[in-house]
Amino acid sequence: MVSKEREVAIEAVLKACKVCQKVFNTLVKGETVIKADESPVTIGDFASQAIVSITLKKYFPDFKLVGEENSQALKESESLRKRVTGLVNSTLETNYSEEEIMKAIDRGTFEGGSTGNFWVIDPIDGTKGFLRGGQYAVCLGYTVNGEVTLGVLGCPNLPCNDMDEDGPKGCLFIGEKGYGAFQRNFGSEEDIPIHVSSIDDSAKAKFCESFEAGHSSHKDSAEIAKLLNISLPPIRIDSQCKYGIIARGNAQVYLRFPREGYIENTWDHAAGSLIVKEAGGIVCDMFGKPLDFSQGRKLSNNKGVIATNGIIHSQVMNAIKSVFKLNNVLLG
Ligand SMILES: Nc1ncnc2c1ncn2[C@@H]1O[C@H](COP(=O)(O)O)[C@@H](OP(=O)(O)O)[C@H]1O
Ligand SMILES: [Mg+2]
Repeated sequence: MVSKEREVAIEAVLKACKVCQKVFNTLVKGETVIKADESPVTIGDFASQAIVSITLKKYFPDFKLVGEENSQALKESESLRKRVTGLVNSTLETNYSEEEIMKAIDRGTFEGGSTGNFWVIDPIDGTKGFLRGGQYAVCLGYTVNGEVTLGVLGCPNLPCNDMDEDGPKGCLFIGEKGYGAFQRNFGSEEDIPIHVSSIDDSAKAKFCESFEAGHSSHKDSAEIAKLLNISLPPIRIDSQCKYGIIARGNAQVYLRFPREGYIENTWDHAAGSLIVKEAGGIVCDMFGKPLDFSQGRKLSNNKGVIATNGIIHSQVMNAIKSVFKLNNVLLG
């Protein structure tokens, strides 16, 4: 059974990916002088969130949305407002006013929580990767009573086949609670079932982590990898594409150890974590607690994120425990 939410989420994410690619091709590549408040990523973020919001509204007029962006910067800058409005209209072939675009973006100010149904959008996750021409993702989740039940990731720059940089790029990952996980390549209508890797020997495993050392301690993950006898170098890529590559078996472990005090945003993990779970993997925080999406806009009950293929999960958690004990971090 395919839910209406799933088809709408796919439509919204594909259209948002289209605007992100347009922004990259015309602005990141083409623009040499960029005003600080009008960076391509800012323009892309707003246009992507507006497109997702407009698409959701078309099918679910009363939808609620937890989104990364709000329209404040557009209210303050006429030229930013004009550029975002122009981009949205040219991508959707519509004629929305600036006010309608800002209203669509501001649907994303919902606080989330533990009751009711709402969507969660990260319009461009991996903004740094986007600007580098590397990996980024449009990430849309759907939450029912504090639990993610649907996740769609749009990954325009991710190789479709394994990590083959020379082959076709651009794919969606789709996960729906109880129905498994799938990959759909851009331009195709076929949903290919995906599953986590069956590797059971941690020495043969590959792990992935943030490209940005500021987002996750590369030092701690290197120590953990050493304890697990992982010899292959880490796959360092931006965004929730990491969840996608765990879900389809290109890597077995995703480690995320942010600096002390950092609390993750729900939109950075909602869609991806469900896709890994539906592909047969396990996702939790560094203490082994499930990610708790019922706490509003932040994962305030969690610290760090670990995703594995499930089979080597306890080995990974044991290695994490011993490394953080060695480093005198209090484990719960
Ligand atoms: N100090 C920090 N520690 C952990 N994550 C951070 C961070 N600063 C920003 N982030 C989040 O990390 C996300 C990118 O994740 P990754 O490192 O896996 O690519 C960013 O999403 P955006 O790019 O949407 O802002 C941002 O929300
Ligand atoms: Mg993000």
